[in-house]
Amino acid sequence: MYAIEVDNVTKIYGKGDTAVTAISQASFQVRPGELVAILGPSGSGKTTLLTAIGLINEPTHGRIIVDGVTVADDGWVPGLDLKRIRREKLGFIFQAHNLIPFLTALENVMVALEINKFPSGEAKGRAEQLLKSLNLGHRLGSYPMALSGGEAQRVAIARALANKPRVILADEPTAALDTENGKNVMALLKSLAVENHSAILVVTHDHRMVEGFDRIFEVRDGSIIRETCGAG
Ligand SMILES: Nc1ncnc2c1ncn2[C@@H]1O[C@H](COP(=O)(O)OP(=O)(O)OP(=O)(O)O)[C@@H](O)[C@H]1O
Repeated sequence: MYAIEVDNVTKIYGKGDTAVTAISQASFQVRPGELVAILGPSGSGKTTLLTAIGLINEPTHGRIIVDGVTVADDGWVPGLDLKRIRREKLGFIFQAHNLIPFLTALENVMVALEINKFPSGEAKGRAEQLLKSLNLGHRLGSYPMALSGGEAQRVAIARALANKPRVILADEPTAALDTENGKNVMALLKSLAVENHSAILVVTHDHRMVEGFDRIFEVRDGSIIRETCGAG
């Protein structure tokens, strides 16, 4: 079974004269354990595609299946609890890591677990273990302001992973990082895909990072124009 199936998906913003086709008949699949890039210039539709798969941005046409659940079929499938599916199956990593500034690294990860009704006695241990596995054991009590860009991004990754999502969606996760930290984050994503058997879809226009991916989809003007295999 695929982790993500995108079948003939189109997204049109607005109506009539002002309508913008952001995605045009895109189709692809991602298997569990694969690390896949969506590469393209600004305005090509990458974020629109990612947020449609992330159940945040309703596609106009076509089908999206996430971990076996058909979530969109010419619009959201009626009767689904999208928030719950998002919480249970998806993890998000963004360029602006969106850590909560008045919570420590540990608390930022615990919040994600508690939202998912993880018993609070166990949330702390799990959050600690995750942060330690990302080499942040010495930063548990640090506030986001005191973290380097690479450290903050790893806290954000720990938070996205907290619930062991089947699918991880990342929007420009390396753009704000220097080359070395960017490479570390890519290596981390790669090992997560393999070890957790998660499907990881990364939007990027960072050509420095493409060699780490299993496959790369190039997007122009809302269409996938090419698929290549990376060296990942
Ligand atoms: N809410 C919206 N309303 C109308 N048009 C939109 C909206 N969001 C995006 N668009 C348009 O859809 C197209 C694709 O935008 P999108 O943000 O998906 O591209 P992108 O490849 O992610 O760009 P970037 O790399 O700059 O983030 C662009 O023409 C954009 O102007």
